[in-house]
This record gives sequence, C-alpha cells and structure tokens, in this order.
Amino acid sequence: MSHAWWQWVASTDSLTTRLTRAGKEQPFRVKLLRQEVGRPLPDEAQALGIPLGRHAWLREVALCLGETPWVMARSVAPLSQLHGQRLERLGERSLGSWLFQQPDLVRGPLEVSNHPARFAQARLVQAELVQAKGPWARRSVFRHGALSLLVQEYFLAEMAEELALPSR
Ligand SMILES: C=C(O[C@@H]1C=C(C(=O)O)C=C[C@H]1O)C(=O)O
Repeated sequence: MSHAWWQWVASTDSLTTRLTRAGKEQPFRVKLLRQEVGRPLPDEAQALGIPLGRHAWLREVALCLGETPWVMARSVAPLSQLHGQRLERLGERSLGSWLFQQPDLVRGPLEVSNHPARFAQARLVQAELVQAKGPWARRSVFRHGALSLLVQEYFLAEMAEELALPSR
C-alpha cells in the first residue's frame, strides 16, 4: 500500500472530519442509501461476535464531496445492543459525528481489503450514482458501552482521482 493511501486507510480518527478537510471548498454530504433492520452477512456477524441470523440495524451511505461519492460505507449494529441511541434518527448526519462524541468509545483493530469491489457489491445497494469500485476497503468494530458497531468503508476510485492518490 502506498504511503498516501496508508494515511487514509490506517487513520483511526473521524473519516468524516478528514473528508471534510480534504474536500476543501466542496461541501461534505452523507447520502443515505438504505437504513433498515435485517440480518448481517455471515462475515459481519462473525466480526461482531454474534450468532448468524440475529437481527441488526443496517445503514448504507455514500460519503460525498459536492455531488461526488468518495467513500461508500455500510454499518451494522446488533438490534439487541441498541438501547435508546436512536441511531435510526441520524438521517444524513454522519454516524461519526455521534460516535466520536462518546467518551468511552473504543475502536477495535482495522481490517483492510484490496478486493473491495467484489466485497462492496455483495453488500452495498447498487446505488444508481456509483458502482462501488475502488482500491481499498477497511472495517473495524467500535465499542460504546454494551454496543458493538461494525463500520465498513469502501474508498472509491473517484476519491483517488480527486486527491491524485496512487492506484493502490
Ligand atoms: C465512523 C465514521 O462515520 C462515517 C459516517 C458513516 C455514516 O454516516 O453512516 C459511516 C461510516 C463512516 O465513514 C467517521 O466519520 O469516521
């Protein structure tokens, strides 16, 4: 992985904040693609340490600068661990704006994938505006009290283009 991408993929602070800064004069926007209760995919359930088939809150967004999606994201939280956080009310506010306000927040290790296209398409709604293609994907589990929240992020080729990042 190039150093330029490492600065993004390995960062553990708020991606929302980084994107907002990198986008300069372009406005940062969370485009909500899908938010529902459903069953996590097997590897998502495994990452969360929950049995297969348990219901979870699922959220898929495109993180955009101006009209261009730079990152697609899919987040998963076990329904049984949600007590009053009202995450479904986030709408187009960034999940990070809530997460990084939690004083007890702990972020688990980052997993990185360099085959995100296949990985992403199996998960993300095929948004009419973008096929989730890009060089890198990452995910980690955030813990806040009894809540575990899996956040998966797919860095898109458009972001590489706009920031003149290397292909990998
Ligand atoms: C975890 C963060 O929140 C971002 C915002 C998301 C959302 O609004 O659904 C999903 C993934 C993250 O990239 C962050 O900003 O680091």
